[in-house]
This record gives sequence, C-alpha cells and structure tokens, in this order.
Amino acid sequence: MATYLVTDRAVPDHMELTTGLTLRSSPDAVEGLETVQGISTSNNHLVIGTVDGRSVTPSPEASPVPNANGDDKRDTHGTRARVATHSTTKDMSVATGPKVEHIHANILTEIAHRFSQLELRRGLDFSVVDNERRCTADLATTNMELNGNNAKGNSSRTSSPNSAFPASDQNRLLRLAEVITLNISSQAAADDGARIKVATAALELAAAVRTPTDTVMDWFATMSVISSVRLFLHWGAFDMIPSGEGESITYAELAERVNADEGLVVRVASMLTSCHVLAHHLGSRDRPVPCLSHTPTSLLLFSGQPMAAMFSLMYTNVAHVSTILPTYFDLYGRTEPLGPAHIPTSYLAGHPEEDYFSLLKKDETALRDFNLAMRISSRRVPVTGMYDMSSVLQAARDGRETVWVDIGGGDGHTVKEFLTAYPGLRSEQCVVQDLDEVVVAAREQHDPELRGVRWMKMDFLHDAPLKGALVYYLRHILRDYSDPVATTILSNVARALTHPDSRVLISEQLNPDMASMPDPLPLYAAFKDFSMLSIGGKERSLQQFEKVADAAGLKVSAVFRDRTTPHAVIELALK
Ligand SMILES: C[S@@+](CC[C@H](N)C(=O)[O-])C[C@H]1O[C@@H](n2cnc3c(N)ncnc32)[C@H](O)[C@@H]1O
Repeated sequence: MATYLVTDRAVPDHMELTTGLTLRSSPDAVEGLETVQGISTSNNHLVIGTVDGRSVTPSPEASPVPNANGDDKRDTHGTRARVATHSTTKDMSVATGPKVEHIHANILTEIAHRFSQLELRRGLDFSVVDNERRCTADLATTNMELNGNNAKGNSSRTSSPNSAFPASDQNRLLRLAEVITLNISSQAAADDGARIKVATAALELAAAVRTPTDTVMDWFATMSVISSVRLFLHWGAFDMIPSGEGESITYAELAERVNADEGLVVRVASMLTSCHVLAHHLGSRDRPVPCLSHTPTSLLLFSGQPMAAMFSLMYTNVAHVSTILPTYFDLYGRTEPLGPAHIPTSYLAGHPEEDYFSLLKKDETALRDFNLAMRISSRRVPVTGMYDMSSVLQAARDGRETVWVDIGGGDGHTVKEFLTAYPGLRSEQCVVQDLDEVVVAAREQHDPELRGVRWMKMDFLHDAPLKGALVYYLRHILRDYSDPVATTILSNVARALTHPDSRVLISEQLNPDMASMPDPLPLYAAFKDFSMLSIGGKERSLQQFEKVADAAGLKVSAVFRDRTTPHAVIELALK
C-alpha cells in the first residue's frame, strides 16, 4: 500500500512513492478533474498528469493572473485549473504533461477532496485532513482506476473508504448531520429549540468541512458586510427603500435619495445583496432596470428598530473597539479590565476615567439605542419560564407590599413580561430601580401595561435597593462588570435582604466551568462574553458566580436552567 501525502512541505524520502500511477476520473467527473489522469511523484514532489498531456498552465490570454490562494483559472482549452504563479515554500511542484508548474498545497487538497467525492474502487481511500492542509491517499494497489459511479448508499458510519474526511472526523460529522435531520423532521420542528439545534449543528458542520482558507476569507467578507451595513444605516438607506409588498427602488433612485453617487451605492449595495441582506433584481417586466428591495433581514434595520439599535451598540463595542484593543492592553497590561472606569469603551471614547453607563447617559442617542437594543436580548433570551414562581405568587396573594424589585430594570420590559405571564403578581407590588435618567425616561413613556409599577432611582454601585422585598432580580447586570465590581453590587443588594425569605435572582448566561468543559463554548455564548470584555464585563460559570456571591456574603441556593439556551436563573440567599 502506498500513501500519498499532499503537504506544504517536501514529500519525505522514506515515503513509499510510486510513479506511473494511473487515476482516471469518470467522463462526468467533478468539474476541474476531467483532465487529471495521473498522480505520481518525481524528485520527491507530487506530480499530476493530464489525460491528453495538455498543460494546465494558464496562458496569457486566459483569465487574470492567479495567485497563491488558488483562484479559479481557465487555460487556453477552457480547462478549469487552480494554479499559483509563483513558488513559495508552501507550494508544491506539479508536473502537468511535459511542463512543471507550482501548485499550492491547498489546491492539491481541493483536488484530492474532489477525487474523494467519486466512487473509488478496490479500497482506495482518499481522505482530507483539512485543518493541517494535508491530504492523504491510502491506496490498496499502486495501479488503481477511479470510476465515476456515484457513491450513493455508502453512508456507513464506521467504514467509508471513499470519504473525504478522516475516520476520526466522520463520526462527529455524521452526529451533527443526524442532529440536523432529526430536528428538521421531528414533531418538535415548530419549537424554537429545534430550530436553534439545527442552526448550531449546521454551523458546526460547515465549519468542520470548510478549508482553512475558506474560513479566513469569510472573516474578510464579514468585515465588509459590517462596514456596508454601517454605511447604509448612517445614510438612512434602509429607510429609503420602499417596504411594501413587491415594492423596490432602482439604484439610481436610491443614490439620489441618499445624496450619493450611483456607482458608490451600487458597490455598497452589492455587498448587501451578495449576502442576502437586500435583494437585487431586474425590476418589473415593463420596467427592467436593476432594482433593490427589502428582505426580512433588512426590514430589521429600519431606524427605530431594536436590531438597528443593537447593530450600533455592537458596532461600537466590538468592531470600533477592536481598533484600540491592542493599544489599550499595551497601556493597561494584558489582564481582564477591572472597571468600572478605564475600560476599552471609555478609552475609545477619549474619557478613560468614566464608566460605561455614565458615558452612555451623556449621549441621548446612544442611551436610546441601548435601551431599544435591550429588547433584542429579552426576545432572544428567555425572561420567564425558568424560575419556580410559586413562592413569589404566594407572597403576592398574601398581599406583600413589595414582592419584586427589578434592579437595573431599564424601561421595565422584563417586569412587563412577568406581569403578563403571572397575572397573580400585581404591578403595585413591583419596583423598577435604575439610574435617574433611565427612570425619568421610562416614566415618560406612560406604558399602560406598566401602570402601577413603582419607579425608583438608584445607583447599584453605591446604594442598597429598596429594603424588605421578596425578590431582588438582576437580569443582565453582573455580566457588565468585573468580579470586584460584581461583588460590590451584590454586597449592596445583600444590605437590602432584611427579611429571612428574601432572595436574589441573577438571570444571565451560565457558562460551563472551563475545567470540566469537554467542548468549546458555542460561538454565540463565546461572542457574548467577548463583547462584554470591551465594557469590562464577563459571562460567568456557576463556580464564578459562587465566588462573587461568596465575597458578597451570599450563597447560591438554587439554579434554574433554560431548556434550550445557556441562560439560567441563579438564586442567592444570605449565607
Ligand atoms: C444591560 S442593561 C439590562 C436591562 C434589563 N435588566 C434587561 O435585562 O434587559 C443594564 C441596566 O442597568 C442599568 N444601570 C447601569 N448602571 C447602573 C447603576 N450604576 N445603577 C443602577 N442601574 C444601572 C442600565 O441603565 C440598564 O438599564
């Protein structure tokens, strides 16, 4: 058995290498392979021959100069080949007919990958070890023919001799595929949990089968999407596109409305149509001109929409902050920011001595956007349904004056959810405490569903909340702060626990403990934690919550986890 190794290093001497190997693809082979006839070696380099000896070297009149990333090319015969023009240490020498060209190892990986998609006879196993940009082919014989039969039906879990993926990866990939299939077809498909499972598994599956180059290129594309969305938001362009059923706007009309050159609008909009944020089409039959129309995604980006506000918030706290993060950590040291002041966002704003919320309350637009954006998090993350409310409802029935104090409750949207879900809880028994400006703005909304709720100003960094309530509820509060600040906040809350049955409820993402975590954090959970870094906050594991609670004189008395998200309610009581 000979093993062929496609690598960005020279093929080692000790490997058993064979010349004259004939691999022939079927007439209807995957595009790009139809000319590949043989793989053999010469001078410790892998050699690919073509059926008719033609070169796959791109001619000058062929499409533009290819690069070492392996851009698609066509030769003079129209043969699709992926060729790099210059040799680097990462390139492989490849003979194509009589000529020798340098082909990047990634391209060979791609070729190997495509071969592997063909039905291979007599035990040929051509597998791709993607993350090391290496592919291996174990050949049962040295003169092996490929035929083009479809690999249908060969879905064996344990042995798939012609799989593109190493056996070690196959089980994981099949498991992910199974999660997708089961959740798509299950009765529970209407359940949001099933949808989340499908989306998460599909993302993981895609990540596992993509090439490293694809992955990195995607980052660049994402950066460009962010930049183009930001421009269109700033120009009010999403608002200018008519949103009625079947309505659209020409690029020229949009350019006029946003006071920009049409050419510029076309380029920015192309970014957005390419990733389906907006839709491009050729207008109506009677007016066939290039047009733009909304998609369900772009409708979220109208001004005043919570998602548009969340975009602005995330843009500042993640994308914009990234421009100063290296300098920030050079200056303050490579440690978690302690805050509340001297955090990356206050450094970015040119006021490092300020904390996040004092900066926010000085900027009316930013504050409004922030409060609006918080509605997204309550939609995506459950508010009710986790905590066992029986003792709360009993206290409400017993007529307790203050049952529920929402600390940092913003405009009261979470209290509203509890009041709606649990009619036994009366609005007069609920208090929302927040910064002065926030309370004033919330009161001014005169939300009829919050009539009766008591609004009180407080600064949780310094003050104790209203004393003697049953529940002190902190949703998405501690994660905005470092451990020392979170301890200060909890110590202030603990001062209000004058009644033996009083409880503190922390409603936040609950990360697994790193020490016993078999898998990496899901992307969404990791991103939420990372985005908190810029304001000096963090997402925590139970052990981390226990630590801050303990330092504040409290103990974890119960944990209520959400069924489908990493969110939980952690109940604390006096030690
Ligand atoms: C991330 S939001 C959470 C809002 C709400 N609890 C939710 O889950 O959607 C943080 C809230 O804490 C409030 N806040 C920030 N600093 C505060 C302070 N020092 N004292 C009281 N409230 C504060 C903010 O105004 C904001 O309403």
